Amino acid sequence: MTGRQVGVVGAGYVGLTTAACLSHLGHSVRCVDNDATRVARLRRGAVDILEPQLADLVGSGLRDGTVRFDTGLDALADCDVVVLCLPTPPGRDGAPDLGSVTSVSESISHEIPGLFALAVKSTVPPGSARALQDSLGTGRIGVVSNPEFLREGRSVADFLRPERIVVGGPSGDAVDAVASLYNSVAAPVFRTDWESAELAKYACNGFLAVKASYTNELADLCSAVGADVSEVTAVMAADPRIGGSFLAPGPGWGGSCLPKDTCGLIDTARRVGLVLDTVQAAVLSNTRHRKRLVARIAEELTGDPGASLEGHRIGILGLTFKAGTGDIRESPALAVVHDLCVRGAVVTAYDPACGSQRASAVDTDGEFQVVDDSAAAVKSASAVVVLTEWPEFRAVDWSAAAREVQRPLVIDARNLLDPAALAACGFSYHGIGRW
Ligand SMILES: NC(=O)C1=CN([C@@H]2O[C@H](COP(=O)(O)OP(=O)(O)OC[C@H]3O[C@@H](n4cnc5c(N)ncnc54)[C@H](O)[C@@H]3O)[C@@H](O)[C@H]2O)C=CC1
Ligand SMILES: O=C(O)[C@H]1O[C@H](OP(=O)(O)OP(=O)(O)OC[C@H]2O[C@@H](n3ccc(=O)[nH]c3=O)[C@H](O)[C@@H]2O)[C@H](O)[C@@H](O)[C@@H]1O
Repeated sequence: MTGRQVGVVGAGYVGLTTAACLSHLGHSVRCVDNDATRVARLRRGAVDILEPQLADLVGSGLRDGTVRFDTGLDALADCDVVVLCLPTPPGRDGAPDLGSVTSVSESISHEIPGLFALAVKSTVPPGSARALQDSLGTGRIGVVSNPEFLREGRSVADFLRPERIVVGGPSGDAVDAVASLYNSVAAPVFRTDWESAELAKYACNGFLAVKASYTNELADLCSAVGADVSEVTAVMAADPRIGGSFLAPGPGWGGSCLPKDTCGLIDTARRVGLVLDTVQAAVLSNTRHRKRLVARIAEELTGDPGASLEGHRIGILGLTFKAGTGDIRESPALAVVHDLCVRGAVVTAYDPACGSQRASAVDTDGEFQVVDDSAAAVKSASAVVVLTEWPEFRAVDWSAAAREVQRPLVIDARNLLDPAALAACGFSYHGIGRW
């Protein structure tokens, strides 16, 4: 396969993965980001995000000269395809802010004379690619919707071995050019119109949110009727129509995309006079579920779900929105910690990816303390709460922890730990949907 000259704009989770993987697939990649510090570090091969294999791919791309990092869009002058991996943060009314996508597209159209395909990998509402094409004119540049489905914590594996590739748009040549980037990837390619490609992305994240909310509601119901959620979900997962993923209860779903994209999906419907009841319910359910968890913690500590937590020290294990990533954006763990602090608890937290020497710095705004190991987090705690499913929490010396805590109480919002082992160490253990 002959590699293309590809530009990637944005060097975050999606952009850096895209740049590194496309160079690995044989393309010559110029990656541009307006964060000069990030670019300077990337030029030295320093990857600040926690993603398996990513630093290795960036390193080999730099050594082979197949990936280069710059701050200015002029670096993309020789590219015929540019992939936009820019942020689309939530704006007013739940609609994402497309400001950087539109302004960068406008600049690119002026600065790159040979460009003929502009791929939008950022998650955008249906109609965005069409609007972009209208603003660029129907001349040489074809806008292609190319949504990304990778998961954080396994971005490289997902990019190189995706379940599907989606390329949407009316321009045959531009769509062909974008599809050709993935010629050596074994995955079904869906060629669609713009709106279908854009909505397919929202539809997937919306469905996952609905499934996760349903699972969390079931977990609470299991507790109330004396069922075990892991037994219930095992039965569900045996049905291929349901599938086994997204059946693990937790403190609520979060991250930089599911919360943002469910709001974007709801807003998309609202603009055309429709109401997505299921997705709205999933969002509401997610907040309620988190509040129930906080109430549950208060009840275990005081006997009263609505009680103040003044005078209680709570040790938190896990701050990222899920294990395997350093990302704390929209983390349910942070929301739970905030609610506990608002009730007056003193919170000390440990996360393997967050802290002074780790991937992600948490701005606690003075509300709580982040420490560098689990022993420091649980010391003198009247409750230990597990909020992220990091496997290393299973390996905590729970016997030693039992001697350090003020009260041996563990609330495991991820059902990560072994209840019998915790009980053997003297802890009163409460999982989610199984006590
Ligand atoms: N994080 C994820 O797992 C996934 C994200 N997406 C979507 O991909 C898009 C990007 O998401 P992330 O990579 O997570 O964002 P991110 O925040 O990690 O990275 C965005 C990058 O763009 C850079 N940037 C911002 N404005 C710029 C500009 N005007 N010019 C050049 N660079 C600029 C930032 O400095 C940053 O490095 C979003 O639309 C998101 O919804 C899609 C699938 C997965
Ligand atoms: O658009 C995006 O950014 C991406 O969003 C999600 O990926 P990601 O945000 O990395 O996280 P997930 O693994 O989907 O988890 C999302 C949240 O759901 C929670 N979750 C997930 C699964 C589960 O069984 N239970 C559960 O509580 C996680 O803890 C996490 O808080 C999607 O899975 C990706 O396909 C998509 O590309």
